[in-house]
Amino acid sequence: MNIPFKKLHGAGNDFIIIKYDSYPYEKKFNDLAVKSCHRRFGIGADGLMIVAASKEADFKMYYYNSDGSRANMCGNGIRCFAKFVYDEGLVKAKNFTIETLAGIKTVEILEKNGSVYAVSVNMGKMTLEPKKIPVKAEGAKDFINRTIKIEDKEFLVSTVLMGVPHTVIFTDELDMNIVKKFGPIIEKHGFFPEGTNVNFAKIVDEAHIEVRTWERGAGYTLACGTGVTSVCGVAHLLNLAGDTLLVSTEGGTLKITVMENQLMIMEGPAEDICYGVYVFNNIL
Ligand SMILES: N[C@@H](CCC[C@H](N)C(=O)O)C(=O)O
Repeated sequence: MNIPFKKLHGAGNDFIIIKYDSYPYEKKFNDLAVKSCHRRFGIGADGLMIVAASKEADFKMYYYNSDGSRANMCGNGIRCFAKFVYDEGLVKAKNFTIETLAGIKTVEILEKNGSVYAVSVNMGKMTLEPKKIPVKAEGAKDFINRTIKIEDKEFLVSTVLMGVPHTVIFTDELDMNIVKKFGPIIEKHGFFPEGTNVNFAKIVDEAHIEVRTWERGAGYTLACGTGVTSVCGVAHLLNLAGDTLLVSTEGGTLKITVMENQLMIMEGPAEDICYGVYVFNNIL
């Protein structure tokens, strides 16, 4: 089957985007994600998004990780999704809404000299309630500053829901050996019945944080939008950082603003990589 696609990235977090009409088989989207995201046998990407019609918003976004699991939300992905629908002429306005499994998000296209240079997204509020995240924390009102022991190492973790579950670990030094060794172990730790994304964060100063994320369902990625937003939310909550933050990831910089009402606004890049036709066969 021949499926037209575009590939975009947001700070190095890369995505394949297709229209629902090109492949209207919802039950098989996870299979399509596994195969098309494969970096040897497919196009290669961290995730797959499908653009569909919505009854409640201007568009509906389906998001799948490269391992085929569906996720409620993707911060870098939604910016790429917004640029895609705008560039394709599917929407004329620069402000519009996108339905996700984490609710309806409002996006704004930021354009200079006729081309999109960034997208701003109202990410909503972070949720601390253990049941909603979900995280096992009997009777507790949150899962902030808890200790997880793995082998001989202890991690001080805070877990929140920013559309998807995120665990934040502040550290003085970002060590990729630690990220890649303990990220996958914490992702599947018994505390988290649906798994968790894992963010290691170094506070540079109150306006600047560096983050490395191990993503649930995709492994280490060059940036994670919901992850960066969660890190800023937790840093703000613990009085470790201010309201306006620049966050460096390996793939680029995102700007996060924590509003007075605790809503979080994320601004960051969305860039085209290529477009073409994916020749989808079912052999991997
Ligand atoms: N890359 C994303 C998050 C994608 C979903 C995540 N891996 C999950 O399963 O929770 C982002 O930019 O937010």
